[in-house]
Amino acid sequence: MPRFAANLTMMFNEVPFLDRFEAAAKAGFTAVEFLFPYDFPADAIGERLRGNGLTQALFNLPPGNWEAGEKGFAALPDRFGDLQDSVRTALPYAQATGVKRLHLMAGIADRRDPQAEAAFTRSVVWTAEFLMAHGLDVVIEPINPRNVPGYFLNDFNFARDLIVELEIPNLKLQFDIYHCQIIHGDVTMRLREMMPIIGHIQIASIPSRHEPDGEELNYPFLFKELDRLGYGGFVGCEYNPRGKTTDGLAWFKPYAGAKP
Ligand SMILES: O=C(O)C(=O)[C@@H](O)CO
Ligand SMILES: [Mg+2]
Repeated sequence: MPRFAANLTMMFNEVPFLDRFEAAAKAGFTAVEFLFPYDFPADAIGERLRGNGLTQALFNLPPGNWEAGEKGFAALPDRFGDLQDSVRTALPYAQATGVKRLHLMAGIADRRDPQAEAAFTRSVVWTAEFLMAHGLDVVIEPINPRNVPGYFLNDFNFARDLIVELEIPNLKLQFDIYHCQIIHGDVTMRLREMMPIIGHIQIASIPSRHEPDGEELNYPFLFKELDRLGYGGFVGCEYNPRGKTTDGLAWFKPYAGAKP
């Protein structure tokens, strides 16, 4: 049975961020993820996790000025220093939460630009090697160009080839099924092929990015497929609830309280 992580950036927005941990636990989640914890003290987040018996599945490294449109630095040749600073900023949050993987965002850059590609490779290698010493994995996530126009990492095959070529044991793929369906389709075959390098999975309905309970994909089939493939990681619920979060959790009822 997949182990679902509530995404606290998108779900349980009915209450302030630090109260979403309790709301997720009450709804039956045993794990959470979110985009960024950096507006809050690391210890406050650690306390909410422990107080509610939750595991932190994932969060992102600092992306730069999100409101101004920055989406990370990894592929930006002149931002390597910012990238290094962002990894050091995240470290105390990783230690306070006990998370085992961090998402390294690529940034807005042209994937056909050899300098951007070289910068991305350099950043991925540096980050993976730095975090390996702290027992952490790094995940990279292809994102569809409709949601984030101009995002460097917009192709699952490119991400797979880089991970396979670099052979760094703590470098893995963040397989967001929502993005995969929009970019390529053929989700099941890609899950089967890429399973050995997948470090985290995320879900949402397509095309509306709501609860995984209808529209373009048959999620109950995909959840069984993840079990069949022996996936032991987390499945992040990175969706915008259609209404009140708890009103949209009928899909989750069979899985509530799942332990690894
Ligand atoms: O947009 C997504 O999909 C994510 O997983 C985010 O972490 C990146 O914005
Ligand atoms: Mg995602």
